[in-house]
Amino acid sequence: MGMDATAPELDIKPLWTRVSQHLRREFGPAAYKSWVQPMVVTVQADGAVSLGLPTRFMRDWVLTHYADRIRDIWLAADPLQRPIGFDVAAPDAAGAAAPAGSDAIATPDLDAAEPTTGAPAPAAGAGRTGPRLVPAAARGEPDPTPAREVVGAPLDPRYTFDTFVTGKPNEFAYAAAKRVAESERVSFNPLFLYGGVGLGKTHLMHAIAHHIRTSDPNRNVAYLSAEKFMYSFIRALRMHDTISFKEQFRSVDVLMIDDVQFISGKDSTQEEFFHTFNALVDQGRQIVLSADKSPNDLEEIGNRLRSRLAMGLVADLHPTTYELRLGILASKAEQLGVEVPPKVLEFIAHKIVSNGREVEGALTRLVAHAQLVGRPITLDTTREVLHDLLRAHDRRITIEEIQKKVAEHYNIRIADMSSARRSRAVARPRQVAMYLSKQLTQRSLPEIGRKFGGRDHTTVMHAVKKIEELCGTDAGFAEDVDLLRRMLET
Ligand SMILES: Nc1ncnc2c1ncn2[C@@H]1O[C@H](COP(=O)(O)OP(=O)(O)OP(=O)(O)O)[C@@H](O)[C@H]1O
Repeated sequence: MGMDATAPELDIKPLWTRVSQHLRREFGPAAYKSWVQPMVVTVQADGAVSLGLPTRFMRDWVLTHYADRIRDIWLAADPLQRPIGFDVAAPDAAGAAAPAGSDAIATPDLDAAEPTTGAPAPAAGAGRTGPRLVPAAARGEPDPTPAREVVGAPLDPRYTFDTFVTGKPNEFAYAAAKRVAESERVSFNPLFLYGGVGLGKTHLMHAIAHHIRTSDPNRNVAYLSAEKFMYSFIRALRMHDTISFKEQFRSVDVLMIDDVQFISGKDSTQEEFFHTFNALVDQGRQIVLSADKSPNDLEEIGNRLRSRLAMGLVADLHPTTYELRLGILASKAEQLGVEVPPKVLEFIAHKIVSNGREVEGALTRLVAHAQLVGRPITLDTTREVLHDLLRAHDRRITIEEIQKKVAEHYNIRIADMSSARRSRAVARPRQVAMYLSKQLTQRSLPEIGRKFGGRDHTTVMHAVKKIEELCGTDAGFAEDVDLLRRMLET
């Protein structure tokens, strides 16, 4: 996704416009509007470029989620290769974040000129493994919906109690979720569901919401991701409309927030969440939350909020067992309406030992392959179609091994896999290592990010996309990556 090869542009304004267009295409209109458009660009005396954001919170968010990509795109476009930094610039009287007295350039409002056809915003949970059948919005991820409509976030129709397979690892969480969904009175407040990636938290949350909406359509159920809650809150702050933001959340009967770990460390959102939470509890409304960790293990959550989160019922989803995986596979095969030989289901459940999402991804791939090539599903075709997944499980390649091999191959220091250095000579091999980690291990994007110096999952996602793109356009590069993969797999 390189920049167009037009005449070099030295003037910062048209250059920034081009970069902005690229960013909007890549991040999608919602993320562009929330995070890029508020930026004001200034060139410093030493030639460096500063991107100013109106608040520290926004600057920090952009730094962790978008800075790497913005830098890459900027450097690909700027013939002078000026370094860019991210700063806080107090808003001026016109509402733009321009430092007084400088030649500040505002970021264009591309929505005024272009229809909103951009790709969806990179978001929590994006980059899940396996074919993605659920639209982003259905998972409560950020989309261009205005804050006021958050309360009606759509649910995935497949995620009901009926389709949730229970077993030892999840029977407690399931029973608690059912109790909350079926009681007319508030049961445990909040119900806090937690567990590792792909173990069915979102599925259970949607099931609760479906059940309540069907059994009592008068009850107002708000289901959204914590990231979306945050987006809406920041947007309301920007629009000076926090009152209706508060009203909207405080008028719900059941508030359900998925992936609350996203709120940790975001002080102002945490504070707002805490107030909303208290107001709802005081009014006797039900709250259901999910996270990847227990309240006690959520880092950077204030003590007040932590104890509030833990005061209801905390139920965890444990890693899957063979029996549970087999049950999930059988249920998904039935939903897909395909006959899969029991031997094949057993084989997958035995070989793919991670989570519900992984086994589902494997099955979907298998079924899609069988339908496309018109061949029956057998053990042999399964081995063939899933060879990469199976190999990753057999060999258990570690991220450390990948980092070492890639660093050797490109002749850089292993330490640079985790360092903050951003020069291309280091950044590209790091992206290759992230890409191979995604391909060859069962690690989630956040887990991979952590192994690369605590980077965010969106950085890993961008790396994966970038390397896929480069492999598609540059045969030499693709060969290189393939060689590395083969070296690691043998
Ligand atoms: N017990 C189960 N029964 C049926 N399907 C399941 C079960 N556990 C997981 N799945 C399926 O696995 C996939 C991933 O589950 P889900 O999105 O709910 O995981 P999650 O815990 O929310 O993960 P994340 O932390 O990544 O958001 C979904 O398609 C879901 O239907």
